Amino acid sequence: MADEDADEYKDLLNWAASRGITDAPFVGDKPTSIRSTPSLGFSIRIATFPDAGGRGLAAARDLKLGELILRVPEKALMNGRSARLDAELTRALALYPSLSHVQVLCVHLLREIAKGRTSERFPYLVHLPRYYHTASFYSPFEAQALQVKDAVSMAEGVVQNSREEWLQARPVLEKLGLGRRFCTLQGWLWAFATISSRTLYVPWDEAGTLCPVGDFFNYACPGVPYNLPPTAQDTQMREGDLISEEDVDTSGGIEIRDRLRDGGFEDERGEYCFYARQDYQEGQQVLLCYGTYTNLELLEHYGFLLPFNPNDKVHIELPTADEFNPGAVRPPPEADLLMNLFIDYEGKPSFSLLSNLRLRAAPATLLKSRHHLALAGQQISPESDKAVFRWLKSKCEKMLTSCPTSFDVDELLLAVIDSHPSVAEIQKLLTVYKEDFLPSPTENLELLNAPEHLQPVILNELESFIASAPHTETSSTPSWPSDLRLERWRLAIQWRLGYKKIVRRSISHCSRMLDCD
Ligand SMILES: C[S@@+](CC[C@H](N)C(=O)[O-])C[C@H]1O[C@@H](n2cnc3c(N)ncnc32)[C@H](O)[C@@H]1O
Repeated sequence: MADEDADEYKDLLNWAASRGITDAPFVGDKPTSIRSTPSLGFSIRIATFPDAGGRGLAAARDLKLGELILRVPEKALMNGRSARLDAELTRALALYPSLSHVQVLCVHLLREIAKGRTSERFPYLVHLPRYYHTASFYSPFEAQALQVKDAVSMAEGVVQNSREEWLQARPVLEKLGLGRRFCTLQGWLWAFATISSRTLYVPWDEAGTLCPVGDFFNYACPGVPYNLPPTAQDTQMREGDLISEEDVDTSGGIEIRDRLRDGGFEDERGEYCFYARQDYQEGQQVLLCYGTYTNLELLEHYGFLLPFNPNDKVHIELPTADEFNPGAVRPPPEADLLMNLFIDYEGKPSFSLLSNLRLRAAPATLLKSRHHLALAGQQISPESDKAVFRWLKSKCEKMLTSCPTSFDVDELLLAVIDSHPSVAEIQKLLTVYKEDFLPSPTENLELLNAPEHLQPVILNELESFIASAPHTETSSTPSWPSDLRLERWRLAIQWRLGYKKIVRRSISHCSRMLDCD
């Protein structure tokens, strides 16, 4: 952890103090000393955590679970209500009543940004990230790099939807007379990603609210202790890691209302209040649980992945009705049993998946008298359970072989990207490789040292990446937009590797179930 340069955030902290944002606790019904400046430093402070979200908030002292650690008054928030305080914006929006809450908040944000220093929120806005890796920024190449059909469709769908939403909102942006660059698709995507990755739930606005300083909290997923190092988390599955019933999102989709659980808007105080979700020692990063997300959902909405995410899962399509017992007549499964068909982070089938497979695998002669067992999570017969795990194992093996690259290739690609972290360096590596130059001793050799049969596949993807970035410079000049594409491609590879890890765990789980009698 490194404390942020106090000067860099001086304006923000002064502005925050002037808006009543404070990390001082309440005593009884009254706030403790009202300080005009600074707004932070009693409970939390801004710091950088390179391995866990970058800029975030650190405990400024030892904090206890449940302690109130930050309060942000309504007048500092940015949402549909604050948009309505702007008469010109309200008049313009009234002409386009079909715009969604998210579109309204995007317009509100772009209008404020376009005001530059004259915006009264400038000290906050200037510290918003300049770029994001959320799915709406994915190019066709980056979407394809996810490899798995559902994931590719997700990315392509988000890109398509954001474009349509921009086209619908563009007339308002133009009517408001915002400068040209605030009316572009790129500008819109930036605003949309800001809202997707930074808003917190409020009951009166489906888009949520931007919450200065409160949006500096990085994410921890439910049920995972903060202190466990990521490497241990990834390899060690402990009893305490099992996902509790209440953590499982059964809605099948992510609602903005699920975003934040460790705080909320408190009407009686008229403030957004944040509470410590565990004890923290001074200096430790203070994290928030925005909700329960798979890694694909984190990538889509927030543009990052967790190395250890017990809420991650892989969807499994059920076999056709005839696949186990051709011709057997069986009752159609109940609708709610057809939801939540997945293998979990540990590689185990979900309750619904296992029940469905058991109902399909059992011989028709046993079904009538024993189908209640499958609905209660029990096997119908040892033989039909064997058929279930044989089917699931073979399904998972096919899922792996249907991916364009293997687990090993993905790992090697990540190693190549890590040692060549810019587009220019990857181009140089390809030149060295293709022209058979002797690499210099400092040249990293993941590609050259990779098993020979894997090299063409690695090379092919590296070349496709370079070809997909048409504006890539051939010089060694660092290229900002291209290097962002590299980071997004890296995330896509990391995601598909995580997917393959779960599928591999499922194969091992099935083998164990088939081995035990
Ligand atoms: C609400 S903001 C948190 C503050 C943010 N780091 C900043 O600098 O403003 C959410 C974003 O922070 C990053 N983030 C949050 N939690 C993270 C984590 N556990 N690991 C990696 N990135 C994280 C992601 O980029 C995410 O979109």
